[in-house]
Amino acid sequence: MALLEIQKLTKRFGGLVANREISMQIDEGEIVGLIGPNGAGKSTFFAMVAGFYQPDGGRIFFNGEDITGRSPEYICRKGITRTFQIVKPFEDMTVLENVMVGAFLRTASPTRARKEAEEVLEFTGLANKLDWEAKGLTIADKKRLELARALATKPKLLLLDEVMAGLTPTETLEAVELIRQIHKRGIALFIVEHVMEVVMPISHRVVVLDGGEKIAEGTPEEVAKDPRVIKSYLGEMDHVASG
Ligand SMILES: Nc1ncnc2c1ncn2[C@@H]1O[C@H](COP(=O)(O)OP(=O)(O)OP(=O)(O)O)[C@@H](O)[C@H]1O
Repeated sequence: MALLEIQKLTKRFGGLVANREISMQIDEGEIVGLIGPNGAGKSTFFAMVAGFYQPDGGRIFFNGEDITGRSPEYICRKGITRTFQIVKPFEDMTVLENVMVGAFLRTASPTRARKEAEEVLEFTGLANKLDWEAKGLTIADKKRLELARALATKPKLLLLDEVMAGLTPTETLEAVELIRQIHKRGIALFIVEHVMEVVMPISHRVVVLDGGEKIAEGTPEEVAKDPRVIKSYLGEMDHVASG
């Protein structure tokens, strides 16, 4: 049985079909990349899996349970946690407090939550900034904090929405290494990335969206050779070059 099984997921915004009958699955411990040009529907798809948007059609199963239309809190408690493309720490709280918020999903004990938060902060390389206010962190550290807070909820599946966006090449390499370490902890990862070069080397499998539809799926090597994928990305590169 797949960890996450998605059947024909559809989302409309008025007349626009942002996701059209997208099916896919993620197995336990797998790293799956979700790529596609701007407006392809990646964030919308994520938002439905995490319970932030209600689908207009289709079903989502997690560990065999139908979680379609459930609240983000319910889905998080079941073991799916997402990060946001635009990082959203509690700016006036300390780094430690931010991560304790995640840990409180699984424990009511402040002592326990603190211990777990400290462990996660050690793992994510933020242990020396425990008492910093979140607003004082660099973008790269805010992204680490976002990851730490998500990890503190003890997910089985982590949805990462463009965690590398806005990072320098060195910070990107560090983020990739952190993702590898997260995977080693047995957590499955579903990664949205705009930049193909980042997601291809770490993903076991890649799903490609374009215009709200799934246009390809396979190993990174298979997908990179797919004519439809090349075409959609060439269009994107023209766009980037001209923009
Ligand atoms: N809340 C919304 N209301 C109306 N239209 C929306 C909404 N969210 C997304 N859309 C539209 O749905 C389409 C898919 O958007 P989405 O953000 O899912 O794409 P994306 O692949 O994540 O893009 P990007 O790489 O730019 O983040 C776009 O045409 C977008 O304008």
